[in-house]
Amino acid sequence: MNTAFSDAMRAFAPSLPLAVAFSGGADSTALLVACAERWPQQVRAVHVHHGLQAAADDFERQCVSLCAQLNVPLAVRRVQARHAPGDSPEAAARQARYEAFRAAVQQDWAHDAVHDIAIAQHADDQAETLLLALSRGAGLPGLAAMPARWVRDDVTYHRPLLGVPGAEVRAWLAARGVPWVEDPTNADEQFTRNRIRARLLPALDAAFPQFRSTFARSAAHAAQAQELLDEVAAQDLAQAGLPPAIARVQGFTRARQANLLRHWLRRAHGQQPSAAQLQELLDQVAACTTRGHRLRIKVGTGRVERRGEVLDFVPSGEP
Ligand SMILES: Nc1ncnc2c1ncn2[C@@H]1O[C@H](COP(=O)(O)OP(=O)(O)OP(=O)(O)O)[C@@H](O)[C@H]1O
Repeated sequence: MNTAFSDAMRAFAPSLPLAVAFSGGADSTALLVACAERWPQQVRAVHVHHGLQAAADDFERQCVSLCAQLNVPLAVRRVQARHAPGDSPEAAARQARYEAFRAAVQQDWAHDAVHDIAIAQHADDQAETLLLALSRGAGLPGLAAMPARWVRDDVTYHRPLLGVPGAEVRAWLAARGVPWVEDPTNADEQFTRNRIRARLLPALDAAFPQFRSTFARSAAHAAQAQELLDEVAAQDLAQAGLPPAIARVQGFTRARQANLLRHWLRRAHGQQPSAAQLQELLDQVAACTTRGHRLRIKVGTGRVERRGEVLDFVPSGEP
């Protein structure tokens, strides 16, 4: 019974002390309880109070109460995530959450040497992420879905439950009799992710009972292919120069140019060109064969221009 959850926890080997990102919901409650049982005195919890919804205070109360019961030190971080027009509120909240995690590690536990944080996404979340990516026409980085482990700002993040079906996480928790708070927005089918969870996952379960592990395999293939593309892009960019020389870029095949330019814009300027912008940029690079040829194209939050022999990214608002 519940072997997937217990097996995943047994296989989890973070550095200690470990912090758990604790929302008060079922998944992170299960993860926190399991970690606190396994590594007594070595676990911390961080809760981000979003102030986005009326229920935020209930979440915080629940976190304070469970951590007191488990004898786990809790850091509560308050954020007010404002999203720029056109950006999704969930993306802004996620960004604010990671900044809060970093602040907890660097400020609340500065003397505690916490370098690892575990978050509680499971196999259903992974399948939803992949379906969400498909629904948006994502490329390989989106299809790679969520990694089980990654490093950001000197913090190592872990998702130890990524292979465990959501129902097994809840069943493990229910068997312990530990309470959790249900996020009221999870039932709101205005959000695509919630529609996927409520309508698609049950249909997939009925048609392809193994979909969680086969989807995860596809995501892993995509992640591996993307790693390779990043390596190739880094080599090609080193050859093209920074900023990239137009003539050198033209020396690559169109697919490699696309890979190189996407990489340059993302890594050097934090920009994600749309598919249409990238095609336009590639067309203009191909047409750029005379000294006087001008190149100017909107990309992300700015534009790419020709400056002499090289491509230049100019943020919006700059002449
Ligand atoms: N407000 C928060 N404070 C701290 N950690 C959070 C918060 N919200 C989410 N997390 C972490 O990020 C993970 C994914 O968040 P998401 O909102 O997608 O999860 P969820 O399915 O609602 O999970 P849970 O049941 O644990 O809330 C959570 O499992 C938790 O580890």
